Amino acid sequence: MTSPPTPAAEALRPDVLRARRIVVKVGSSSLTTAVGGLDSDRVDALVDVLARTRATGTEIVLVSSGAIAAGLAPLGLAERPQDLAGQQAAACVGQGLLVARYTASFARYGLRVGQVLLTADDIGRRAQYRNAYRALTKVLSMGAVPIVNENDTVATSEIRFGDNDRLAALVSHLVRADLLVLLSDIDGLYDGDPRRPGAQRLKDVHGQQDLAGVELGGAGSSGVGTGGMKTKVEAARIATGAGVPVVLTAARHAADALAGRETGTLFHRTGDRNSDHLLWLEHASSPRGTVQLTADAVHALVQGRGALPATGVTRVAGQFVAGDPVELLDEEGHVVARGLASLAFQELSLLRGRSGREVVHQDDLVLLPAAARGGLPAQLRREVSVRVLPAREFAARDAGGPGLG
Ligand SMILES: Nc1ncnc2c1ncn2[C@@H]1O[C@H](COP(=O)(O)OP(=O)(O)O)[C@@H](O)[C@H]1O
Ligand SMILES: N[C@@H](CCC(=O)OP(=O)(O)O)C(=O)O
Repeated sequence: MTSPPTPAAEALRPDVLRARRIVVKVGSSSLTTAVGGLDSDRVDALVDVLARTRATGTEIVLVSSGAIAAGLAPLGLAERPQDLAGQQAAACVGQGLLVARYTASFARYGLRVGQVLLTADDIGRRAQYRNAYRALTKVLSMGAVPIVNENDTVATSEIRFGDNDRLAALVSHLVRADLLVLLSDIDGLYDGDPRRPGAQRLKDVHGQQDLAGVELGGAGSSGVGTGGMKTKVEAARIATGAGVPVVLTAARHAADALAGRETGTLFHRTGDRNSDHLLWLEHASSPRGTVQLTADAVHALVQGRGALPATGVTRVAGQFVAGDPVELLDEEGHVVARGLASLAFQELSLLRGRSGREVVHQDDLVLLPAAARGGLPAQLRREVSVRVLPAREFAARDAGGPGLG
């Protein structure tokens, strides 16, 4: 008689098991409903999982949506306001309720929480970015759980991240997380509308090539979610490009996801942590001006031929000082790169077209993905998409604090 086959040991995800610092983002649709507001049971269920993970010594940064949705019912609103002021008012009421609920819920495990409200401006400048890094890591080192949200009550359209998926990706980069977990009302990325019969869940995404043909739709039917799958996939692109793998799954599978079980979709890392400061420049910095270049200068830039001299500049706009991020434009006005200006606006305006002075150092420059630059000749676009620029430490300039990378 033969004995029954032993079930194979379940393969756990090494990226998750190794993670000592995890950013977990939870969407409004997993915590609230448009009619009922905040759902305490769902908050408690999430906190149970996070507290258990925290008890193993893994640090958790929670990026929680839900402020606007939590404020709807208490203000007698039946749906999310369309206007900015209405959203600000709802968030103003809802954020307090949200954090009060988290505070009570984490307290059941003897854990303290700290509220961190950010606008894009808070991390768009390098000094603020480093300040946010210091504050968050200090909270973590003191054993508390930072709960991050966009500062919706004061955020205007100009300084808005717009969605918390992107915010979570930037925070995972900011705190140098080992893993980003995106929790939603859907258990992963599907190749098309998940309500469509036959839609298939992708278990692994190794890069943009795996997303060919995948249809990314807007928010689901919860009535409180906002970005849908587009913002989650974009967040995964930012995080994985910075060396942070991403698990996307449903909030009800959070325990499995954090235990490393094969739930949802795993976006594998595509980039390297060493390029952190360039990632800040590309994704988090707020450009203070634009510098338009000749075709020859763009060509040299793309090929990485040394410094960018002022002779290659045709136009300058904005108000920037040396060290500020600026956008570099081609002749048609398409953005080809971001860099840190070596010269102030006034100086560059005088020197443009006639001086060999350096405008942006080659190591302070990041070429933007080909998709953002329809205007470049096809051959150049190919060169740009495969080229990785060398990273230079900012240690000298930022003496006294952690660098960005
Ligand atoms: N390709 C896709 N795969 C999975 N979900 C998708 C896809 N396209 C659109 N969606 C929708 O995205 C929704 C999740 O986004 P959203 O409503 O913004 O939630 P959250 O509040 O968690 O951010 C899902 O409910 C789903 O209906
Ligand atoms: N900052 C907003 C959430 C914005 C957002 O991205 O929402 P979601 O799509 O539910 O993650 C809030 O707290 O209501």
